[in-house]
Amino acid sequence: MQTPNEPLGLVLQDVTLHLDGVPLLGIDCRIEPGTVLTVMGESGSGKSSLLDFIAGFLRPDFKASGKVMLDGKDLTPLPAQERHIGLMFQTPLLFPHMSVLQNLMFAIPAAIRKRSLRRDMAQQALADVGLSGFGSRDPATLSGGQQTRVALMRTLLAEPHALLLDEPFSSLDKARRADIRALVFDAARQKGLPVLLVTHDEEDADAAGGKVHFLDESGSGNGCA
Ligand SMILES: Nc1ncnc2c1ncn2[C@@H]1O[C@H](COP(=O)(O)OP(=O)(O)OP(=O)(O)O)[C@@H](O)[C@H]1O
Repeated sequence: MQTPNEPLGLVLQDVTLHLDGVPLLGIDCRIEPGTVLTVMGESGSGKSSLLDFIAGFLRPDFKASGKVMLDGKDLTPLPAQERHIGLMFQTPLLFPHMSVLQNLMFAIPAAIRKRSLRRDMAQQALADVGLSGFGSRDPATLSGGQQTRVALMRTLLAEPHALLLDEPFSSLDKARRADIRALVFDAARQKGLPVLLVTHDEEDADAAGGKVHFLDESGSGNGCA
């Protein structure tokens, strides 16, 4: 439950990660609703592991301390499925045994019961990313960039309360990349979602428009003040 004075958005409160007893990173940060925090840093500095921790599935060889709060609620003790966090990785991970449209419809919360409405929402999502007419296709028949677009829409259709994006635009060509990331950031703004974006791409960071947190070799960073 949120109490009146607790801040909205995603709060990483004194989060530290250790891998096999060695400190990996520390971060203390708040991402306000509708804004993006971009995390950049060297390969291996722990960016993806930080997202795993926030989402609730950090590997057991890591030790973590600190809290993840979302809109005033402490998520740290909750299992991943109760955190309502949308995740998007570099690899799209669509369900191979479902059509593209079924993949999208499956993500829509069960509270939306009417099948025709679910179908319309999924069709609209496809249209939004320039893939009208691809609904009946098997995901494996789509190009990598097309799969990415479907996976991004699937993440948004699930009505997450926060978004974690791990290099999600890297398989898209330059022009498409600009369009799709604008679509994602606009959706996050409209819905008031806090977004944590991991990227190596400075154009992504510029387009995100929020703070940038750089992790250095020691795992400490700056940008979250
Ligand atoms: N499956 C794994 N098993 C063991 N160690 C792992 C595994 N995945 C990552 N690590 C280690 O955890 C540390 C952090 O990795 P992580 O993937 O979080 O870094 P990253 O900053 O996201 O890197 P990149 O920018 O290359 O994706 C690294 O030392 C890495 O070797």
